[in-house]
Amino acid sequence: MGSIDQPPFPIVDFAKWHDPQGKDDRLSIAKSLVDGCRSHGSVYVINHGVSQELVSKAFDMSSRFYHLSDAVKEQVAHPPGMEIHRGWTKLGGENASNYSFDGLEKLKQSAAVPEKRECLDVGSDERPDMPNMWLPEQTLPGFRETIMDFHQEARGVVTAVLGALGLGIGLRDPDYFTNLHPPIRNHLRVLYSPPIPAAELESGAAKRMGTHTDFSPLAVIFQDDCGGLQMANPYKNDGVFTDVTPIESTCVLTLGQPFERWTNGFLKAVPHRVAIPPRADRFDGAERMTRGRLSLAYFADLVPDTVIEPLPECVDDGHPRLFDPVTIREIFQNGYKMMESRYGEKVSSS
Ligand SMILES: O=C(O)CCC(=O)C(=O)O
Ligand SMILES: [Fe+2]
Repeated sequence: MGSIDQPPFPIVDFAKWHDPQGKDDRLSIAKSLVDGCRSHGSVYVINHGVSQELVSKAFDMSSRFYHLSDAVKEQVAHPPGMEIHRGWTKLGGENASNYSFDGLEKLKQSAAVPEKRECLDVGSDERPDMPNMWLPEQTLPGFRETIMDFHQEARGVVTAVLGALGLGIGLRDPDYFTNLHPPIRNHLRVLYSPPIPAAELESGAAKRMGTHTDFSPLAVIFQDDCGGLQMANPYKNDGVFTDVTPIESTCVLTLGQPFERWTNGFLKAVPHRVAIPPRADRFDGAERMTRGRLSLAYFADLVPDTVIEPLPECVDDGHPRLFDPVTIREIFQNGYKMMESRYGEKVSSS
């Protein structure tokens, strides 16, 4: 675990966000959030409101799920295509790469490297149009309840962060982002990269998650203590990735493409990937296996027809409009199309 004293990204404390007397506190939280995103591309959030007990339980249950046989997990397999974005995607079944600092050829090459990870997509239980897929309760007692408890609790984190972003940017209606994101659209990805021969990752024959920026506006990522998540500072554009070292009791933000459009480039989508973890997690000796890694990535999403365009507060003579209006549906569809034409395989949702 990383140290809270020397974090690689700023840590923003949300403890006082919910204090009814805390108007000044809210403003200072919002400012630290926006300043941190602008200086480093992302921040950790502490006192985010999800109890550590629930986070641990969700990791424990997720680990049990992923240790079931593929034949069992097949019962909740993600249907082909993206119409129903729920269920389990097997090892190597999707590819998140959509970004490269070194041009299209490098992107194609890295996209051709299989992602050795599995995923379970879970949404709100109030979405009859997109029902969740669950194993019979007796197969994994308590799994559904724990994952849905986590889904429910994580709602508060994205709601608070969306509110703080609106306030920190100085929107006339600071609740604009919060009100635009219906919580029933929130989406949890339970991600697992199993142990793998270290040499496979070191040689580049396999990867965990390719470099990408998210299509969804915002995600909060809870990671176990393995490590490997890295981010590049989008304001520097130098291709340097920094380890997002796991720090206990925190989650970390990723701002996606819509935030760059809304804020006319004031905030930026952060390029990130899951790379080979630090040496300690690759193990020496004959086995040379890299430890498995679990993460819980929780996304705030929008109704597909939502139009995204630079907000008036972010456009003036010094900051001319950089983006045309586009719906979130188009952001996803154009992203998938671009990726599928390059790789011809199922791509990641985020
Ligand atoms: O597993 C992680 O830490 C990153 C997940 C992620 O970036 C995504 O699902 O878009
Ligand atoms: Fe992502």
